[in-house]
Amino acid sequence: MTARIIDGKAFAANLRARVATHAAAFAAAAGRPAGLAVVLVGEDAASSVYVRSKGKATREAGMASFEHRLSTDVSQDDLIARVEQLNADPAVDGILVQLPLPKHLDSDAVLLTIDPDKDVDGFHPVNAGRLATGLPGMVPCTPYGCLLLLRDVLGDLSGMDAVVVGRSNIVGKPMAALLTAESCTVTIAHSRTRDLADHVRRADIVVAAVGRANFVPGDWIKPGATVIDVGINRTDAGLVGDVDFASAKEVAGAITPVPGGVGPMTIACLLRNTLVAAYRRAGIAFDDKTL
Ligand SMILES: NC(=O)C1=CN([C@@H]2O[C@H](COP(=O)(O)OP(=O)(O)OC[C@H]3O[C@@H](n4cnc5c(N)ncnc54)[C@H](OP(=O)(O)O)[C@@H]3O)[C@@H](O)[C@H]2O)C=CC1
Ligand SMILES: Nc1nc(=O)c2c([nH]1)NC[C@@H]1CN(c3ccc(C(=O)N[C@@H](CCC(=O)O)C(=O)O)cc3)C=[N+]21
Repeated sequence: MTARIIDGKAFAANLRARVATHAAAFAAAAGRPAGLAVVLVGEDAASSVYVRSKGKATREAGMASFEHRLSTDVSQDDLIARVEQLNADPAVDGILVQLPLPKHLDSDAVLLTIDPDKDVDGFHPVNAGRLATGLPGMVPCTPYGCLLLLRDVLGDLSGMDAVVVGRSNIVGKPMAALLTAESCTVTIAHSRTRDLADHVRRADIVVAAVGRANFVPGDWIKPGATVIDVGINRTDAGLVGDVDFASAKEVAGAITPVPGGVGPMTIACLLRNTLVAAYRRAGIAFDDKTL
């Protein structure tokens, strides 16, 4: 059996087009476009590429993009002052501080400064708490993008066994919270997990967010399972995921490729969250379940 390859790039393009339609309606109703501010500290090449492509995608969706590039040696106080300025700016609906930050900066303190209602990454503890308790908030883009792909492939997820490998605050934990809310039975695995292969072998849904190239081999995958590969690893062989794609695609029912899987969904969901934030801030009704 050869797996269905989940086309995240095409799904993301479709989502972006739908966001653009709603963004035009928002601009007409509110008298201004929705706006996303991205703060980049330093000159990291990979981060620079992400920030540029986020800006381009934002403008293509009919939203305003505000790029704030700060020098590598910016002080904690100056970075926090910049975030506070964006909190107060009525043209800014969403604020994203590109991670990781240089080592001398305290990213937890910076994330705590972002107004939770403008926190389009969903990284603020208030939004993590809202997600954990089922209140409306901002859901982290990467896990939400994974959920949209899973719903597209599987429909109703209730009762399914899911394993999330990785427990970071930005991917693993919110992914597990979303799958729990979908009534999956969720196992969260991490570096101290015993018998990881056995856990993965029981799963109908596997989400890999480990940060190690080709870490999950095909012989851990239950035949027919749906595999979502969040990993982005730069190797001599190019960009690869956390799942060994060549062996896993022979057993899985469906699998995301890297590139072209989860990555494009992250950016599309960032635009989606910016639009949702804009509608909420403007006090205009919008059914965010349609996106
Ligand atoms: N496609 C996209 O849009 C995005 C992709 N990414 C990519 O996803 C991957 C994960 O990112 P992120 O969550 O931030 O990474 P982190 O490094 O923050 O977390 C990695 C997790 O994997 C666990 N882990 C590490 N080694 C093992 C092991 N041997 N066995 C089991 N678990 C292990 C860690 O466990 P422990 O907690 O015990 O240390 C940790 O919970 C990276 O490749 C990153 O580049 C990230 C964000 C967006
Ligand atoms: N505050 C913050 N929010 C983030 O969401 C955030 C961040 N910081 N720091 C870095 C990670 C990583 N991330 C990715 C986004 C898109 C792709 C993506 O589009 N990837 C393409 C390939 C891109 C390429 O070729 O390099 C793909 O998988 O097809 C990947 C990774 C967002 N992150």
